[in-house]
Amino acid sequence: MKQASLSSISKYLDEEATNTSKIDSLTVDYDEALNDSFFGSISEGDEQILIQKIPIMKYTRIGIHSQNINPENSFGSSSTQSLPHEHTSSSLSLKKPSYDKLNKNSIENILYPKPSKSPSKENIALFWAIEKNDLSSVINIITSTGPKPEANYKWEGHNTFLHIASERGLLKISEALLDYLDDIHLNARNNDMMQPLHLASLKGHMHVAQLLVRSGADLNPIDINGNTPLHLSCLGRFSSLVSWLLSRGPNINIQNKQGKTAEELANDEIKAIFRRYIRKTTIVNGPSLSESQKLSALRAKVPKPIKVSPKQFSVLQPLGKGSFGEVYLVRNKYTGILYAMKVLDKEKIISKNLTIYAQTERNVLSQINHPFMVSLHFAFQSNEKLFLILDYCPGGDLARHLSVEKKFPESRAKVYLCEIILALEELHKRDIIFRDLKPDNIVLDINGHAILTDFGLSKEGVNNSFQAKSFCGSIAYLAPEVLKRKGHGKCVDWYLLGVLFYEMVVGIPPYFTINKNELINNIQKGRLKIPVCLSLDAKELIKDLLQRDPAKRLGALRDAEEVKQHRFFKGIDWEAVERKELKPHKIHMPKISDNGVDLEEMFGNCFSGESTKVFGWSFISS
Ligand SMILES: Nc1ncnc2c1ncn2[C@@H]1O[C@H](COP(=O)(O)OP(=O)(O)OP(=O)(O)O)[C@@H](O)[C@H]1O
Repeated sequence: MKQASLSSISKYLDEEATNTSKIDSLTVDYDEALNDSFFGSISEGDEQILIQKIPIMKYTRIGIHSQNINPENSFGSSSTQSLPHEHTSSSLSLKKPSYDKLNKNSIENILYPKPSKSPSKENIALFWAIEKNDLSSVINIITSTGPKPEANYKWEGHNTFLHIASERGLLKISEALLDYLDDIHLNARNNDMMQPLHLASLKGHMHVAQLLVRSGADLNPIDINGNTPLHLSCLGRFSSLVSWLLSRGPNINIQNKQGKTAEELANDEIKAIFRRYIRKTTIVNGPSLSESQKLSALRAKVPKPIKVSPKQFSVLQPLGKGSFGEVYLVRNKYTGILYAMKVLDKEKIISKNLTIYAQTERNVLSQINHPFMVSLHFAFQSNEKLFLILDYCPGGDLARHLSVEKKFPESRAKVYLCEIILALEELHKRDIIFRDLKPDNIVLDINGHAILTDFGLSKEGVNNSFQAKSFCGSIAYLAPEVLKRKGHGKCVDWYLLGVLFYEMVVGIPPYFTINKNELINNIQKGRLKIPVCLSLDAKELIKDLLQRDPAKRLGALRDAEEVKQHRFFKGIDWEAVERKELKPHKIHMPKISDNGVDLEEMFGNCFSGESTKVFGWSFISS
C-alpha cells in the first residue's frame, strides 16, 4: 500500500466518502487499482475506512476498521450509518456502538451461525458480483452445482450479502438472493443492529424495502440508535417510502434513543402523511388502544416465521379445479387463518413455457390490494409444485351458483357487475387485461361480494387444452376479436363482461349451442337474441357490451368510466360500491372440516434443489 494525497482522489469520492469529519491520510493499493476490485483506505483518527471503487471512478466507503480491534470482532459502523439529509459532519463520523458487546454476541450466536474466519472463494465471487450489480453472475454463483456461498456470511461491519444489496438498492439481486439462498436471514443484523430493511429505508430504496417486507422482513426492528426503518425513511425525507411503510401498519409509537418517534423526525410534508394515516386507521380501527393494551397486543402476536413453507399449512378440502392445477382450502397451523391454495404443476407450466405468465401475474397480484380482487398472501414452491396462498372466498364461484339457480334477477347481477367493473378498472389502470372473465373465475366472499380470482394463466394460447366437457362453455367466453386472432386490447374484458351479464340474467351465454363450430360462427356472425323480459337498460347494456367491433364497444373510448356511466347503472354510488356497501345476495356458507392433512404429506416438502427452481416465485405479504 502506498500513501496518496487525498486531493488526487477526492474529486472521485462520492458524497458519503467525502463527508467524513476528519480524514488523516489516504492509502491506495495501486495494484488493485489496476483492476476493478480496487480497495483503498482512509484513516480517521485511529480508524481506517475502506474505500471501494464503484462503477467508473467513483469511490465509496464500505466499512471501517478500528486499528486496535480485531477485524473479526470489529464493532465499527459501516458507511450505512450515515443518514442522508442529516449531513452535519459529526453525523457521519462513525462512532463505535455503545451497546453491550457480550450481550450482542450472545444474541448473534443464538440467531446466526458464526461467520467463517475468512471468506470462501464463492463468498468473494458473490460479493464482487453484487458489487458490480451483475445479476447473471449472481445467479450463476448461487445456483452453481459446486460449493455454494454462505447465505449469511458476515462481511465487514457484519453486513450480509442481503445488507449489501439492500443498501445499494439492487432489487433484482436482492430478489435472487432471497429466492435462491434458502436459509438466508431476512432479519440479519449488522454491527449497528441494522437489518437489510433499515439499510434500504435509510437510502430510500423503496422497491427493495417493499421486496423485503413482502418477503417477511420485520417491520419494526430497532437499530443501535433505536431507529426503526420508518424512522430512517423519515430522516431521509423519503415520503413515498414513508407512505408505503405506513400502509403496512408499523408501530408508529416506537421511540429511538433520543426519545423521538418516527413522526417527530419527519418534515412537514411527511408529518402530513402521518396525519392522514392516523385519521384513516382511527376510522378503520376505532379509538386507539392505551399503551398497555398495545403492549399486550404486541406480546400476544404470534411470532412470524422467517420463511413461509408448505410445513405451515394443512389441507382441509378441495375447492375447485382449473386447467393447470387444483385449488384447496388450507389452514395456517400457526395462525389458524383459512386460505385458498392454488397448486400449479411445475412440469406442465415449464414444459409449456408458461412460467413467465405465472410469474408476471404473481408479481402483479402481489402488488394489488383491491376489494374485489383476491389477494395473494404467500407464494412458495416444492420440487414439483408452485403454490399460491390466496384469500379464501367461502361463497363458492358464480358458475356453481348458476348451475344450481340457473339465472339471477337483474338486481343481483347488477351488484356483481358493479364490483367486477371496479376490479377490471383497477387492472386496466395497471395495463393488465384480465381476458379470462367467466363465472368460474368469480368467487364470493363471506358476505357474498364478487371477487376476481385467477392469475391469468388462461391467456391466449394457454388454454388450448380444453377438456371436452367444458369446451363449449369456454368458447362462449371468447370475444370475436380473439377468435379472429388479430390481437385484442382492454376492450376484450368489456365484451366478456357482456357475456357474463347475459349468462347471469338469461341462464346461458349468448349465441350458445353445443356444436363447437356453430358456436364459433355465431359469436362472429350470429344474431344476438335477447329475451324480451329483460329491462330496457339491461338489453341496452348487453348490446353495447357485446358490440363485435371493439372500437365501437362500450368502454372503447374511456374504459371503465364509460361503462360506469351507462344508463343501467344510473344512481349507483361507485364510491359506496368500492366500500363494499352494496347489499349482495346472501350466501349459505359451507361447513368446514377440522381435520386436515399436512401439506407436505400431500405434495412433498420444501424445494430441495432437485428440480428446476422457478425464479422470483417466493412471496410473503405483510
Ligand atoms: N380464492 C378462492 N376461494 C375459494 N375458491 C376458489 C378460490 N380461487 C379459486 N377457487 C375455486 O377453484 C376453481 C379454480 O380456480 P381458478 O379458476 O383460479 O383455477 P385456474 O387454474 O386458473 O382455472 P382456469 O385457468 O382454467 O380458469 C374456481 O372456479 C373456484 O371454484
